Amino acid sequence: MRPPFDPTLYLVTDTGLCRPRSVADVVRAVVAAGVTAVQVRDKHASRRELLALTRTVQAAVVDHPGVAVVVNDAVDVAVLADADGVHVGQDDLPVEEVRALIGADRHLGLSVSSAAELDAALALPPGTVDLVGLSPVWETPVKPDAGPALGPARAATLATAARAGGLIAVAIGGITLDRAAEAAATGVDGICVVAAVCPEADPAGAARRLREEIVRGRLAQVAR
Ligand SMILES: Cc1ncc(COP(=O)(O)OP(=O)(O)O)c(N)n1
Ligand SMILES: Cc1nc(C(=O)O)sc1CCOP(=O)(O)O
Ligand SMILES: [Mg+2]
Repeated sequence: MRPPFDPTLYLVTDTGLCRPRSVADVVRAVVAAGVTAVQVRDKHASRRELLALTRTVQAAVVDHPGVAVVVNDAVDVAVLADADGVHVGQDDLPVEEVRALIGADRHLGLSVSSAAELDAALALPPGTVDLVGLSPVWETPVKPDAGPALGPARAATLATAARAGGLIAVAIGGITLDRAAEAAATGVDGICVVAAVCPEADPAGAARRLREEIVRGRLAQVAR
């Protein structure tokens, strides 16, 4: 049985942007302030370093059992750390093979940047993928190699189709505090952020303000 996954405010960590604080210190602060899921992402870490980093993040959320810890890219690290899940992109390991490696009890996320990629995800055997990251909604310096920006209107169309097909949909890419309500109003289940939280002087305050913007965006969507 897959444990429940709350994607409302999904933090993707960036070790460099958290400095001089540790990733774990930032995560500890924000899970007490409304971050509902954490993805450990460090494109510069060795597998050994990523495993150690993941364990520090797991320890940081130990008082928040509803907060899932997901590992970016590294399926081996996710399994070794007994993480709640893994997130892969279109150029990472194929999701059907990732599912076979992680078993039925872990969460699997996949990046989706077009209707064709979403259709392929929806055509997979049920239970292969749990979540799609609609990416990037806006351009972002954190991932300069991401494809062209979808924009909120296309993200909304993809979110509707993904959710109709039983997948969790999250928006990622360029979501600042100023854009959080607009991102939430696309109808996604949650928003993912890196730079809106990691480098902030008060990451907990940033998380609280993002949660307020998510509420505002969801209300605006309902009122339409
Ligand atoms: C939730 C979520 N969505 C998309 C991504 C991007 O994944 P990917 O395309 O594999 O790029 P990298 O993050 O590996 O650089 C993500 N990490 N999380
Ligand atoms: C990890 C990641 N993946 C993306 C994609 O488009 O696939 S954008 C991204 C980073 C998002 O950082 P920020 O919230 O600071 O814009
Ligand atoms: Mg990847």
